[in-house]
Amino acid sequence: MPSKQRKIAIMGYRSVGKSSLSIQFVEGQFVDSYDPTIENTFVKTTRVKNQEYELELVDTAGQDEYSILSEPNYIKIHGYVLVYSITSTKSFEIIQIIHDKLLDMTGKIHVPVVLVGNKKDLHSDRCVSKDKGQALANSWKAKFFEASAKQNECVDDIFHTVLMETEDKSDPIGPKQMSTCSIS
Ligand SMILES: Nc1nc2c(ncn2[C@@H]2O[C@H](COP(=O)(O)OP(=O)(O)OP(=O)(O)O)[C@@H](O)[C@H]2O)c(=O)[nH]1
Repeated sequence: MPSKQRKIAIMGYRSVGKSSLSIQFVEGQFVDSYDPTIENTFVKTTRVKNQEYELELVDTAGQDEYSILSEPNYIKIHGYVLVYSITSTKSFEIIQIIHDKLLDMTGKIHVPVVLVGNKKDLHSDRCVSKDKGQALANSWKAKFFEASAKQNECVDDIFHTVLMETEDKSDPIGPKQMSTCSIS
């Protein structure tokens, strides 16, 4: 099968771990220092269920409630990874605003999305319950993961799942891949 080109954007509030998840997936390492992103693109070839993908991963600058999603940046994006931190209620509120803006911008009622609650390793700082994350994902009809970029928990599953979400449901790629990380 020829490889497929996919452009995925990773979005969310500042400092939730968008770059850390991207770097963990693409380079297999965790960088502990915090360096705010302007915008960065990673490229990786990856295989999901016998299908090879040329993935272009756009690591966006953190958004807040006032950010305007300018259409040219989001053109030809096949799917979105929307990230909040389980340690930040604000980031959970912002992710809902970002999702609404995406629907407005695309004019669609559903876009291929995976919702991620990152920093799962910071148990004692948790502010957003797993149930709340799951309920939000359900309301979007989206897959949900709690993940840790630091401990490399569920990171591959996030990106493999969003790639599969970009497939037409009738695509012969087959049923969705499930793993112990998959919550919905
Ligand atoms: N404990 C823990 N820390 C994390 C995790 N992911 C990211 N961090 C830390 O959180 C901080 C922010 O991470 P980034 O990956 O830069 O966050 P970002 O969302 O790309 O930030 P912006 O570019 O400002 O939007 C850094 O200090 C990371 O080391 C995680 O899973 N666990």
